[in-house]
Amino acid sequence: MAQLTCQNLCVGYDGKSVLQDLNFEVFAGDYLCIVGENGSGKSTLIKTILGLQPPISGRILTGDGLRKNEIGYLPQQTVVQKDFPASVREIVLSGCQGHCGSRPFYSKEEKKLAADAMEKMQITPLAKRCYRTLSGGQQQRVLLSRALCATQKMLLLDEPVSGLDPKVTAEMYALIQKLNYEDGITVVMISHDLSAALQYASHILHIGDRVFFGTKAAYLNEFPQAWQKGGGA
Ligand SMILES: Nc1ncnc2c1ncn2[C@@H]1O[C@H](COP(=O)(O)OP(=O)(O)OP(=O)(O)O)[C@@H](O)[C@H]1O
Repeated sequence: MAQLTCQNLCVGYDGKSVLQDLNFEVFAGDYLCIVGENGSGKSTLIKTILGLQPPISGRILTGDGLRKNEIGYLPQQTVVQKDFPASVREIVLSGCQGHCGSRPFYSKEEKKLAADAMEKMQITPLAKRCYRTLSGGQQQRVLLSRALCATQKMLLLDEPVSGLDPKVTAEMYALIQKLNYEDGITVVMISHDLSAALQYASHILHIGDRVFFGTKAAYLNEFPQAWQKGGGA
């Protein structure tokens, strides 16, 4: 059974659709990359899956033990977020808010969850630092730790490497791959980087004038030119 199923899904704003008739399934352990032109609706799709906005029509189902509040989300960074005046630890802990409800403090278990997530992302020494004083790569690790507090099952990542230099980008991809391989966390990632998508993903959802969903091999079969575009061998 799939963890996430989108059936005849149509997403958009104020009743006007941006993307129509999407059908795809994500299974435990998959690494799905969502690729497509600027403005094609990738972020809108992710926000709709997370329930941050309603679908225009169609259905989004979760299964295989995944509940909607167990999806970790790393949003696209905004200038405001970059300047957020809080400590690393506070930001990571805020990822636990999905399970602490209206309780105004964090439990021992939640503090442990945050400590483990920081350890995994190798940012434990930064715990007391102010978020806005960190480099772009360090900030992304903090946000990934925060997303990890919300889930052990599925991460939705909206362009997690945007604005990072090549070395830091490679490190970020390696961390995400490790979460997928070693911890079995399902990854759904929006990416502008087709070459990385083709390197790491198990499945591709290509949105735009033509929609494609399938395995990476099927994608390369259908769009053989993608390999060249992506810089592959
Ligand atoms: N809050 C909003 N209200 C109305 N229209 C919006 C809103 N946010 C985005 N749009 C429009 O929806 C369309 C899809 O935007 P979206 O951000 O989902 O695309 P994207 O594929 O993620 O783009 P990018 O690759 O540039 O991040 C665009 O035409 C955009 O102008």
